[in-house]
Amino acid sequence: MMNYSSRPPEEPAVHARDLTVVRGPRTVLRGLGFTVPRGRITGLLGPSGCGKSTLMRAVVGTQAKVTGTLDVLGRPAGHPALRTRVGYVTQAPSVYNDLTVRQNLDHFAAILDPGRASADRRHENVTRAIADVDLTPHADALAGTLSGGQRSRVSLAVALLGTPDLLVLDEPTVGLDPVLRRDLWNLFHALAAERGTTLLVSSHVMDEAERCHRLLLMRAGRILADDTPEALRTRTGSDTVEAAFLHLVDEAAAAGRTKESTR
Ligand SMILES: Nc1ncnc2c1ncn2[C@@H]1O[C@H](COP(=O)(O)OP(=O)(O)OP(=O)(O)O)[C@@H](O)[C@H]1O
Repeated sequence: MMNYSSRPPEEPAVHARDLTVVRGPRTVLRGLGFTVPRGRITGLLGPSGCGKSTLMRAVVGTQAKVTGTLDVLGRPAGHPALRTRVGYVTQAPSVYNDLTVRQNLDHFAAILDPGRASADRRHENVTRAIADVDLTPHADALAGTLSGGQRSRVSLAVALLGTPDLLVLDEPTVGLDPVLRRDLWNLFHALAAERGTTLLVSSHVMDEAERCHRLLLMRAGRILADDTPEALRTRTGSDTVEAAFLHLVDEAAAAGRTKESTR
């Protein structure tokens, strides 16, 4: 039997080859190949509808009709052993409005780590997760009375409860003011640097790309680029990742036209 724990540390957190996903009548992801390095922040960027959420759902194992290879932390995506090792925050905050922040966290902590014997550890984990997302002053407030941004941070705290090795965050900064956005990005960097957490973070705001160690740029179900922000800017002769993205889009469109005209 393969011993996953003895694998070299440089093995990527996520490895995809020829990854294809069909949703309804449409092929939403087409033959993608990419890796997500461990302990780094990888940004998944692209316009609305390009397939970011679908890719994330495939990585966490909740997406149907996935073909090709998709390995996560050395196991096939969705493997039961990954349940406590992968944290996932969707775009819709999943919190109970009629419970306080702490009660929400207590509830999920009891599912993750049940039993009386773990009560002290659960309490510590809940207190830490609330502090991680800067909600300590609101720990006893009903979730229903919080702002949208605060509620999404409760969801993030739930994902942090199990100290996951891989954190998959679907547009975590949507609707947040600039100060909260900066604070969240600081938290992401602290998680990567201090806990070695791998983060896969989607966004359609290109200035957030500059805050990532690596980028997967997507368009229409395909990966346009898999590189560092700096390498992308240099390769395309652009000042910003946004300009680099537009350059790559134009390049792909021109290549598509050439293919058509030589048929
Ligand atoms: N159940 C479904 N049946 C058919 N097509 C779907 C279904 N769900 C999503 N799609 C299509 O799949 C494509 C990718 O959707 P996805 O939600 O992954 O995009 P996204 O990049 O995350 O978009 P956004 O940034 O707006 O959240 C879209 O074009 C969408 O219309």
